[in-house]
Amino acid sequence: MTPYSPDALASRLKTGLLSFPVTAFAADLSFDEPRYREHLSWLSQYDVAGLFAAGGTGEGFSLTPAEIDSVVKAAVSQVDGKVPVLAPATGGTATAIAQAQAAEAAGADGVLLLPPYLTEAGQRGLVEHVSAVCRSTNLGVIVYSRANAILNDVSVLELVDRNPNLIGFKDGVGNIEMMTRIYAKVGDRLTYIGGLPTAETFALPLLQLGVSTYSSAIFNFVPEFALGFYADVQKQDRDSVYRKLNDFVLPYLDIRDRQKGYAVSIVKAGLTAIGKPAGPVRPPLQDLDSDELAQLVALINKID
Ligand SMILES: O=C([O-])C(=O)C[C@H](O)[C@@H](O)C(=O)[O-]
Repeated sequence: MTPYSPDALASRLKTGLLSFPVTAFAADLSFDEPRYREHLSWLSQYDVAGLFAAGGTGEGFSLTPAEIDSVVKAAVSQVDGKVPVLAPATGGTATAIAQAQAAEAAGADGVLLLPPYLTEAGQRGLVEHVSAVCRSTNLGVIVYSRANAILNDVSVLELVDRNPNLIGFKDGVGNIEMMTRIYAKVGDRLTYIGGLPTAETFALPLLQLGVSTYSSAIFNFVPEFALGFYADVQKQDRDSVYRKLNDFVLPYLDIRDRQKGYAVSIVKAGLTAIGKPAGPVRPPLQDLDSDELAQLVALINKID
């Protein structure tokens, strides 16, 4: 059982960078648990505020519920209480509830509620979906506003009133007016997490909007750079942030933007580049080609 009440988890997550590890796959695309654990063990020397297993970067959308359960259990056991572990809940309401309950049974400390797959939805339906998942678990829940599940300020206010264990809002949209409206209405009742692809890109401006931390996909393969960047953002050291954006993050986006889905594929490529491969991505994603990988290697070597 988690030692974190929803409130304690919310406070803890604000204290540092958030890790979203990739899920390692073998050549036949099965879950490679030993490699996954090895990666988590390597990352455990670096200080983060929370670890989100099988999130977007962890290709949670390509895993079966049984595989998600295995990944979450592996993370909980490998991390061994050093940082809170959050598990995903995805899909339709019944599936998301089953996953939230499985997360609690697996010893996770919180739930990241990702958008339902495929269908579009209105605000009333989204409020009922999020509320049903919150009611189904004692764990703290963070809702990921993105894709087909973008919440507006009125919905977020209703959600916090109805659901004491809704502790966080992860923004995957980057709409300045909407973030301002949400923070103006809800303030510090929620922990706000920047969750746009390659979240470093937006970290400094979003800090001004109440988004105090973010999910770092690049932490997977350049953890020291990612932590240094986070520290610069917290200090609001604009010179250093913009130097690092120019040196690494923006050229990285140039490679990432060559194909849809590369925001995840390039993270696995980054692990290959540093000699700690986590295997291929699963379809519907595709891996970087050899030229793109070579460019990524050269870019990483520049910051080493
Ligand atoms: O679920 C996820 O993996 C994400 O939310 C997004 C990434 O970690 C994103 O913030 C990034 O690419 O830095």
